[in-house]
Amino acid sequence: MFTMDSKIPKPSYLKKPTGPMSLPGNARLPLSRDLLNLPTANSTMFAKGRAASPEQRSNGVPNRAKLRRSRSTSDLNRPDFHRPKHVIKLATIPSRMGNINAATIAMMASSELVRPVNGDGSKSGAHLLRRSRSACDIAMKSNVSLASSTCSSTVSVPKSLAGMKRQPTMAAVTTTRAPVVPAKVAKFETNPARQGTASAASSVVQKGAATMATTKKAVPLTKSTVGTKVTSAASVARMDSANAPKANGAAGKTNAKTMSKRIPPYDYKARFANLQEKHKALVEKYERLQENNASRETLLEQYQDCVTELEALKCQHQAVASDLKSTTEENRDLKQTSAKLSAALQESEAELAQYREKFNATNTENLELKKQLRELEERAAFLEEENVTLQHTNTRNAELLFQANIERKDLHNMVMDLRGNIRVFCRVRPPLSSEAHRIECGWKYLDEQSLELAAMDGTNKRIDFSFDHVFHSRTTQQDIFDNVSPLIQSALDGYNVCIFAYGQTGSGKTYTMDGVPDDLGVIPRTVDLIFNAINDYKRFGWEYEIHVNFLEIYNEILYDLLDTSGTTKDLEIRMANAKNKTEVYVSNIIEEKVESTGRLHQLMAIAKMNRATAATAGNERSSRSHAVTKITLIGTHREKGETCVGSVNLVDLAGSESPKTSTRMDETKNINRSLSELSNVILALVQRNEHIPYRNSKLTHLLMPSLGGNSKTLMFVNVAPFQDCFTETVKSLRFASQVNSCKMQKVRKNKMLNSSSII
Ligand SMILES: Nc1ncnc2c1ncn2[C@@H]1O[C@H](COP(=O)(O)OP(=O)(O)OP(=O)(O)O)[C@@H](O)[C@H]1O
Repeated sequence: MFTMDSKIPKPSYLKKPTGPMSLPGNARLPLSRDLLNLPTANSTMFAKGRAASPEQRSNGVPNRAKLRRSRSTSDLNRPDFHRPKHVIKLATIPSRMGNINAATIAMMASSELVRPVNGDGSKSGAHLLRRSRSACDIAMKSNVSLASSTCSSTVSVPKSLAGMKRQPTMAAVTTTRAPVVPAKVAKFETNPARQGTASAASSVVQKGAATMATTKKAVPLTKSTVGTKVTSAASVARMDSANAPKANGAAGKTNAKTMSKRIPPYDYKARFANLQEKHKALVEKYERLQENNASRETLLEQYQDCVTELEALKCQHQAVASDLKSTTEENRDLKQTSAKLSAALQESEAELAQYREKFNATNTENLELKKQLRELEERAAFLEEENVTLQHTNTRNAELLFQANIERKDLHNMVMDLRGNIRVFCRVRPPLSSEAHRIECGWKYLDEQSLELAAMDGTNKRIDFSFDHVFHSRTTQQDIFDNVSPLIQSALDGYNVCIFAYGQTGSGKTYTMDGVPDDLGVIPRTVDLIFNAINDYKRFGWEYEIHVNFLEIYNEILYDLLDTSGTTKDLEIRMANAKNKTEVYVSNIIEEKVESTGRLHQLMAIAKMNRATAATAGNERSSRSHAVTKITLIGTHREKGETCVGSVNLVDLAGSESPKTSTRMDETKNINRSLSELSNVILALVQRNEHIPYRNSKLTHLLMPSLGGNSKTLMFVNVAPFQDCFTETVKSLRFASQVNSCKMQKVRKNKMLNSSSII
C-alpha cells in the first residue's frame, strides 16, 4: 500500500527536481499517495466516505495510518473540519498548480522524487502529508473554478502575464493562466465529472475566439493574428487533450500496478524497477511539459503580439473614439443647423404661401386690369376716332368762329361808327360831405343824353346840353365802365382808342379815371378787362402782348412817370415813318411788357406817386399836369398769320382853373392853354378843317393818332354840382357839346404796324 513515510533510503541519483519543477517558498507538491486518493469518479465521493484500501478489502483489518490518512482526506468534506493554521491556502495558488497532472504528481510522490519541504528544508511530518493530500484535494476541486477563472482572466491580467513570460517556476506558471486554460480542460477530459468543466472551458475558448472575431468586426484586426490566436488556443487544447490520456494512462497503469501488485517493502529491486518506470514516466511527462511550456511561450509571444496589437487597436480605438466624438459633435451641430434650416424652411414655406396668395390675388387683379385695359383700349380707339371727327369739327368751328369774330369786329366797329368816333359822356359829381354848405346848381336830367342846368343865383338861367350819355351824381363807377368797355373791345380789335377826362379842377376827373381804392375807375377796370379779354381771345387763336408806358405833361414838358432814377431825360414827341404822318412816338420813354394784372397795377401806383399834385381852390390835391397812360395791345394769330395792334390812351387832364382863383399863374396858364388847344383840335376835327393844329401843344401833339383818323375817342366832361362853379361848368359843357356834335371820318384798323410807330 501507500508508504509515503517509508524509511527506504533514496537512490543517490534521485534528486529533488529543480528548475522549472521546483516550488517556490513553502509551496510543496502533493505526494503521490495523496494524489492516489483523489476521487476519480466524482466529487461526491468525498461526501460518501472514504474508499476502502486493498488491505481493508482483503482482510478487513484497517491500517491505523491509512485510516488516519483516509479520515484526514474525508475530513475535508466534513463541516466540522478545521484546517491547520500553518497550512498554505491552496485556493490562492494560481491555476498553474492545477496544471500538474494528478498522475504525474502521484508518480513523483510514489517515487519520492518530490517531497514536501518546509521552509527550513526539513521534511514534513505526517500532518504535513495529510495537509498535502487535503490541499491536493482542494486543488483538484479548485481546478473546476480555476478553469473558469483562468478563462475569465485571460484578458484582464495581460501585464502579469508579460512579466512572467519566461519563468518556469511554479509561481510563474500559475500566473500564466490564459494559455493554460485549454490544457487544463484537456486534463480533466477523462474525468466525467470534469468534462462539464472542460466543455465549459472549450466554450470559453470558443467564446474567446468569438470575442476576437467580434473584435475583428469592431476593430480592424489582422486576420492572421486572430486566426493564430484561435488556432493556438485550439492547438494547446488539442495538445493537452492528447497528453492527458497518456498521463492519465500512465498514472492509471501505476495505480493499477500498485493496486494489483503490492511490492513488499523489502523488495528493493522491484521497488527500484518500479521507481525506474515511474522515473521514466516522469521524464516523459517532463519532456511533454517542456514541449507544452515551449508552446506556451509561443503562445505568450503571440499573446504579447496580441497585446501590442491590442495597444495599437486601443490607439486606433481612441482615434476612432476621438473621431466619433468630433463626428458626434459635428453631427449635433449639423442637427442644430438642420433644425434651424428646417425652421427657416417652414418660415420660407409660409412666406412662400403668402406670396403665392398675393400672386394669385395679383394675378386675378392683373387679369381684371387686362380686361379693363382691353375695354379702355377699345374705348380709346373709339374716342380716338371720335376725337378725329371732333377735331375736324373743331377746326371747322374755329374757322367759323374766326370768321364770326371778324364779322363781330366789323359790326362792333360799325356800331362805334354809328355812335360817332368821338363820343362825349357828361358826369356830374356828387357833393362831398364836407361840401354840404355849398350851393348846388339846378340839375335836371331830361333823359340819358341830355340835361338842363339851372343857375341858382336868382337869374333863373337854364341851359340844355346833349351828350352821348349823361351820368348823374349817383351813377356808379361800374355803370360808367359798362359804357366804356365797348371801346376797350375796339382796342383789342386793333383800333386806337383815346379816353380822357376834361373838366374844371375838382370836378371829379381823377375819380372817374383812376377812382379810389374802394371804387376803381376806368383805367384799372380797363386793365382787368384787357387781361380777361386776351384769355378769351386765346380760344380764337389770338395771342396778345401788352406794353405800357406812363407819361406826364407838366408846363408843356414831358416826364416819364416810370422813371424813378431822379434824372431828367429828354423826352421828345417824334413822328413815325409812316405814310399818313399821324403816327407818333416818344423817345427815351420806358415801356414795359406786362404779363399780369398785378404788375400793371403796380406800375400804375408808381406812376401815380410820381405825378405832380398840389392844392387848388377847388381841390385840396389837384392834378396839375396831364397824365397819359398808354396801353399797347399786340395780337397775333399764328394760324392765320395775322397781327393786329391796338392802343388805349387813358388821359387824366389837368383841371382848368380860373385865373382869378389860381395861385400858380404860369401853371394855370399852361394848363388852360393846352386845354384850349385841345378844344381847338377837336373843333377842327368836328368842323373838318384841313388843318388840324395838333402841334400847338404837347397834349394835342401826343394825342394826334387818337384824336383823328384811325381812332375812337371818348371824352368825359366832368362837372361839379355847385353854383360857384356854374360859369366853368357851362364852359366845359358847351365845349363838350361842341365835340359831341362833330362828325369824324370812318376809322380804319391798324395792320402790321411797328409798335414804335404807334401812339
Ligand atoms: N362821382 C363821385 N363820387 C364821389 N366823390 C367824387 C366823385 N367825383 C369826385 N369826387 C370827389 O371829389 C373830389 C375831387 O375830385 P377829383 O380829384 O377827381 O377832381 P379833379 O377833377 O381830378 O380835380 P383836379 O383837376 O384838381 O385834379 C375828390 O375828393 C373826389 O373823391
